[in-house]
This record gives sequence, C-alpha cells and structure tokens, in this order.
Amino acid sequence: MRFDVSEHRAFLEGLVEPLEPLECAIDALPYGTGREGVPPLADARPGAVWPGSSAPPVAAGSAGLVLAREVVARLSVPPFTNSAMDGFAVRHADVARVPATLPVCGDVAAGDTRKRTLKPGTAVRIMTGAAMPDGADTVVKVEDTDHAPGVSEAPPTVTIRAAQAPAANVRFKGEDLDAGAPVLPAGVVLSPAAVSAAASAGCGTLFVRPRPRIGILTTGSELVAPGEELAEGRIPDSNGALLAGLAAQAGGDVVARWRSADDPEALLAILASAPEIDLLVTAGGISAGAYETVRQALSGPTMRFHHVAQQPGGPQGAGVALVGGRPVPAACLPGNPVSVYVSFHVYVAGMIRVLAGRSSTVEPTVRQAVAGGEWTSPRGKVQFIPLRLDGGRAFPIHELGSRSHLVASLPSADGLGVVPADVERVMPGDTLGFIPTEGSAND
Ligand SMILES: Nc1nc2c(c(=O)[nH]1)N[C@H]1C(S)=C(S)[C@@H](COP(=O)(O)OP(=O)(O)OC[C@H]3O[C@@H](n4cnc5c(N)ncnc54)[C@H](O)[C@@H]3O)O[C@H]1N2
Ligand code: MOO
Repeated sequence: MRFDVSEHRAFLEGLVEPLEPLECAIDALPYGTGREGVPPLADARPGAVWPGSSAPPVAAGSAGLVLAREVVARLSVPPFTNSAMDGFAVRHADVARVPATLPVCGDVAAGDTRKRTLKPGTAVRIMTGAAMPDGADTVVKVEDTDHAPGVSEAPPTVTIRAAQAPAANVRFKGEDLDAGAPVLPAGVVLSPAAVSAAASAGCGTLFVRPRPRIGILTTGSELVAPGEELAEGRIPDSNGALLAGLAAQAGGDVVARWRSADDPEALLAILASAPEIDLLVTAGGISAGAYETVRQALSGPTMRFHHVAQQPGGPQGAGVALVGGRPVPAACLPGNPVSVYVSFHVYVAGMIRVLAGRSSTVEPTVRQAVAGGEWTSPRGKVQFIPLRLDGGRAFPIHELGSRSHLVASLPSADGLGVVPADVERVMPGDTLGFIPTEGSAND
C-alpha cells in the first residue's frame, strides 16, 4: 500500500511531543563547543545530578533552546541607582553655577556596598556602576573637572568647569525593567541576549526544553569509514556524516552514531546497548532487497515500512523502536544519499523541532521559487528535487535531474523544489514550492 507525503508526516507527528522541561543554571560557561568540563547531555535530565552544581549549565548550549516557563524579573534593572560615568557625585544645586569648587568627602567604587550620604556643598568621587550616595542627584564626569582621569588618590577638592544638566550621568533603579515585570515569554527561542536579560533580572536558572538526543545508524555491508581503503563493491559511508551534520544543524544533539553491516542481530545488539536517546534515525536497509537489515530487525507492531508517493525517498519506515530497552521514536530513511537528504528535510527536521519545543508540527517550511530550467517529474509522485538559486531562478543541481545517488553534487543545493504529483514536466517560469535546506535550524 502506498501512502502520500502528508499521511506519512501525520504518522511521524504522532510519534513525537516536546521533551520534558529541564531546569538549567545560567552559569559562567562560555558559549561555543562547551568542551571543557561539560558532562555528556545524557546527564542533563530531570532528576539527574549535575557534577559540582545543583543544576546543569545552560550557557554552553542555550542558544536555540526553547524556554519552557515565563521569566519574571526578580530584580529591577538596574537593581540600584548608580553612576554612568567615572567622576564626582554632587547635588545639582551646588554646581548650578560654574566653575564651582567643592571639597571631596569620600570615594565610592563599583561593588562597594557601604551606604554613602552626600553632605550639601560637597562632592563624592564615584566610579561607573557605583551606587549613588543618598543626597546626590547628578554625576559630573571627570573630564569636566580639574581632576585628571585615571588611577589616582581622590583629591581634597574638585572644581567643576562645565555646566551640568540635572540628573546628568545617573542611571536610575528600574529604568530598564521593574522587578516583577515579564522578561521573556514561555516558548521563546533563547538567544544569548535573552539569557543575559534573564541573568540581569536576577534569575539563576531557566526552564528549557533540552536539546533532543539523536542516535544515527547507517547500515549496509558495503559501507566503510570515510577515508578508508576501498575494495571493489564497497563505498564510503557518507550518510552518517550527512545525518549527523543535518541533525546538529536542526538543533539536535547527536549522542550516538553507529554503522552496522547487513546483519539484523548485530543491529539489534547495537541498539540494545545504546545510551538514552529521544530519536533514532536510520538510513538504508528498508526496501525490496534480499538483505533489508533495518526492516528485518525492527519489524513489529510498533513499526511500519511502506512506500510514500514521493521521489526520491519512496521507501520509508517509522514507528517506535526499542533502544537501550526503552521505546524511542524512529525514522527509518532509505539508503540513497539524496533520499536521506530529502527525507531529513521533509520529515526528520520537523520531528527534531517538535521534540525541542520549537514547533507543533513536523511540516517543513515551504517557500516559493521560480524554475529557471526544464526537467521531468514522475507521474503520481511528489518530486523533491535539489535546486540551486541563481539570479532569482531555481535550477537542478545536476544535469541528470533528480537522481538519488548524486551525493557529490549536494553541496550546491540551496533547497528542495516541490513538484506536485500531477505535474510531469517543469518549465522555465513555473512557480513551485521550495524548502530551504540551509539554516533550517533557525526558521
Ligand atoms: N526492487 C526494488 N529495488 C529498489 C526499490 C524498489 O522499490 N524496488 N527502491 C529503490 C529506492 S527508490 C531506494 S531509495 C532504495 C532504498 O533502499 P534501502 O533503503 O534498502 O537502501 P540500501 O539498499 O541499503 O541502499 C540504497 C543505496 O544507497 C547506498 N547507501 C546506503 N547507505 C549508505 C551510506 N551510509 N552512505 C552512502 N551510501 C549509502 C547503497 O550503497 C545503495 O546504493 O532502494 C531502491 N531499490
Ligand atoms: O525513493 Mo528512492 O529514494 O528514489 O531513491
């Protein structure tokens, strides 16, 4: 029995839902790879103990995570009224006429928590970010005085040379945000700026949807590791690298990669000892051959393998597989590399976004493109053809058109053209659906 693309997608959609939120610490880890000292994400689950702190660090990989609970300001921003300049805190009334010379009765640095009070007719030396003394209402920057900028002792007196506006160079408590005000709504995708806003508003932790943990399994006795010597009949495993990169780009965390020969028992042994994952993606071993390893190993009431009316990527499998003894949503893609590329963008990227809380459906983003070339499409199947954009028009990346083994041409694709099942020939000027294949993690 043959399914259409939307039926297959609806089945996949039924397999996934947003992951349970996790409380993460906003700590001092750098953004980026997070290689230093960051334990494997397998530990970052509800109830897990993160070494050395009560909550796992969020900063290392928080960009792109979805906030699961609204953030409300616990502190005002700024949290206290402070100076915007290095200079002298004064009463404006005392410097209304310039030049004005005042005795300097104190020195306050950023971080100084002692309570200061300014006596009328005096000045307190003050640094950027230091709390305003009670009684002071204006800051005169050091350049507007007779005192030299730079590291030095506070002078006994200061002469203010330039006229000052009332409240000049003062940053008032709460002028950015009041305590109790909303900072970030639930559902927002965390940017570095969003995390820093939450930190400045007094939050130490955030509730986020964790990055989905993905296991990738490529199958085929013909496969060898990239770069390995090839005997005739063997090929490099390019799907493993392709899927790992695409999964990471779509916001997943690839925690396991396996390559299995065409041996269902070996495949089941690999899955039996797998770490905890949220999604299994396999490639190959599902169509009509004599050695369909994935289908043989995983077939059962919770999985289905069928043909979808699409090209490439016709054979598809989906369901729930036992991985490490746990039921895990599984997308089993056909082995041809362009079919993997297509199936990932049409189905798997959406599953990852649903798990991560970024989307409520597995549908890909479909824009429009205008064909620049002419090509054929199979009757009765939706064609997903890798296209490159040139001068506002879309062209097949290879003169052979939509052929599922043309992996070496894939880097020039900007997206997938979507040709409806009832269209057999695309002509220059035709408008068609277009699924962007770059930056799909960010849409
Ligand atoms: N008699 C039929 N034969 C085939 C049909 C069919 O309907 N009837 N469908 C064809 C289509 S369409 C596809 S797609 C493939 C899907 O088959 P499988 O999913 O079982 O994939 P494999 O046979 O394992 O591999 C297909 C192809 O891709 C190469 N491959 C596999 N894995 C990798 C990898 N990790 N890296 C690079 N290349 C890989 C493999 O060597 C094969 O050339 O079936 C058609 N046949
Ligand atoms: O459906 Mo297969 O994926 O055309 O090559």
